[in-house]
Amino acid sequence: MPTMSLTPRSSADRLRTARRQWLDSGVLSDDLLAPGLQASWQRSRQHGLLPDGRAPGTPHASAAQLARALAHRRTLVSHAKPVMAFLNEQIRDSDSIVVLADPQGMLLHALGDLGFADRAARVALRPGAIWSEQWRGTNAIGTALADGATVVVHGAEHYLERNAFLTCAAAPIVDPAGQLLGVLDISGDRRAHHRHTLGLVRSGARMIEHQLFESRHAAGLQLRLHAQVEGLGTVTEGLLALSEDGWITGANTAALELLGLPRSAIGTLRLERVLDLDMAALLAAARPGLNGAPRELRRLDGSALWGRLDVGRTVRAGPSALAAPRAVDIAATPVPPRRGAPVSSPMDALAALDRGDGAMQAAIERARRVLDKPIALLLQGESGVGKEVFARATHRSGPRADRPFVAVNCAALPETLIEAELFGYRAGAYTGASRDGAPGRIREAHGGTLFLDEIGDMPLPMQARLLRVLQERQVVPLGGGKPVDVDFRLVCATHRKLRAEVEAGRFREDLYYRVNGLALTLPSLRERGDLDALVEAMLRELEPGRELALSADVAAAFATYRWPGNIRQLVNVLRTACALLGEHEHRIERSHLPEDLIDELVSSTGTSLPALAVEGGGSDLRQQAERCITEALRSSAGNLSEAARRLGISRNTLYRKLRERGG
Ligand SMILES: Nc1ncnc2c1ncn2[C@@H]1O[C@H](COP(=O)(O)OP(=O)(O)OP(=O)(O)O)[C@@H](O)[C@H]1O
Repeated sequence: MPTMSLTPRSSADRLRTARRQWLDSGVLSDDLLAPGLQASWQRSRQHGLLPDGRAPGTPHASAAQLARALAHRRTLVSHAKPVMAFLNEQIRDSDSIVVLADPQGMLLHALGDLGFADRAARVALRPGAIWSEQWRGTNAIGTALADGATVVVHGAEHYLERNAFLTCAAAPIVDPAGQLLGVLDISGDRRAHHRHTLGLVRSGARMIEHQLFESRHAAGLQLRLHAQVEGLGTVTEGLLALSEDGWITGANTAALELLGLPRSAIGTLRLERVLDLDMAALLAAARPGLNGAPRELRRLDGSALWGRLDVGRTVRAGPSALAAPRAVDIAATPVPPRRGAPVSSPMDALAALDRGDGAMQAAIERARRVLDKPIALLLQGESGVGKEVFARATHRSGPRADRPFVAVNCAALPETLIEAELFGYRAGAYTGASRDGAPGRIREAHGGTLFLDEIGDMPLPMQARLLRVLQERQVVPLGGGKPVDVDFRLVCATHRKLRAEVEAGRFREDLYYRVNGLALTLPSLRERGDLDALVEAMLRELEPGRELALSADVAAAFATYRWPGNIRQLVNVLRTACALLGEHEHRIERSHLPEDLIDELVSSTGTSLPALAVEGGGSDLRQQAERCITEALRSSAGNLSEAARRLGISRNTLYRKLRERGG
């Protein structure tokens, strides 16, 4: 990843002159600032910021928004925290703090020198504040995000004068699939500037990327790379994730740098297009669960580097895996020209949702056709069928993949709040509004995708406002102000029949046509023909490397169950089952299922619990169920409602069970 030197030749004098010129005439002589800094100052001005002014309506996330961002980025945050603590040790007593921000520049976590943290808090260098260039002008976090590069911004290089007491270094953090996840930053008092800080922050970002990679790909095929053999297995190594038929499915920044590859190589290139090796021979020698031996590899230009292939437990055995290559062998096919993110690579997010069901395949195929077109997508389907997951996949597979994906649940907030949340508000626009105002989720989605979940629940007055935004592609914050241009791809979802909502007068017809560029109905789980493959994939994801499976009895019960909660319910059931499995158990039996599901399986299949227990493993389970019922009745002194509650089943079901056993 490139490092941007903003002002290699910057001196206090030159910066002062530049700032004067900038304030007086709004133009800059070329030799005053490094090109990167000049471009960033220009962007800052285009955002309407004045160097000597207070940023207008600088946003600060509400506690709920911060909590949501933390939940959304929990994997990043959990891997970043130990690294941040380590960095904090290195900069102890240096008037500095370590900060983690998300791709929108929202600070997620900060820790460091208490004295400095106080001053930093005064310029809002604290969790919830947003440090994108749009709101704070040139600053290490925002500029690293804008340029996708490691950046130092020192003193008066900051666009806003009130930030000139800071010196900051920031490095982007990228996930194994090449997605920008956030930024790691060290900010301190300008006088405490230390030239090693940039190296420190860059190493910290690499450590986090390494951890993220290991946690995601340990169960699969990983090729470790380093210029020196001793470097293999250290946090400085390059890492590639490979599919069993040789596609590069993941890479860390170090690997991309070692191989001279762009991020777009991930998911679109086979290893043999990068290294001079016989993938088949390499894999044939591999054994699941074993690390390979270091070996010298050659790039296509003949230069050497060291590599080691580690084979995770989920990889099928070597030769047999290779005997069945994927249907398309693209080794001899030229890499398709790429605009933005891959629209049709074999490993993209939409393709990953295809587990073999025809209706899903049709939905994926149709969505793919409009990925790069300004056509609003309307996702319909029962609750829990994966509409949000599908929406995210269209974003990740489309040309806006490296821009924000902003999700708003129209049913989750009261009308007044959702209006502010969506359209933003100016400072003091309404009682309880944050003093600084907020840009609103529509503006946050600028350049990316806006996902409006439960659009069918949007109150009518807001539907009118939304319609205006969609027609004019401009948003006016609550409390007035200048309209701001917005450009986003719209994806909406609803579990209601939107056409029927229109007919009932609860949804505007004109808005219906706007949001319904292409409507796709995702199948309910009971309609899907790929339940087995879905379960298999989910178990692999929940317990990587454990090779879990359903017993024949549970698989049969699952196949006939109605799954009212769809995939959401299935994920929860499997998660519970995994938690109840013993360390050495690999087969999910009825006894590993949550009680209420056993109960529902009984009612939905019309079989009694004892009968199911007999099918499910003999009389043990039946006796156990009988004992549970007796115990619940005893401990609740015969109160049936209380006993049913303790058993986690409905009162009616308990009545029925008692009748069945003649009780
Ligand atoms: N293909 C999938 N593989 C694994 N998990 C999935 C898949 N699709 C959905 N899920 C999981 O199922 C749950 C529900 O998914 P999601 O929120 O996308 O459904 P939804 O249709 O938007 O639901 P609602 O209408 O209630 O908002 C989530 O926990 C999600 O992670």
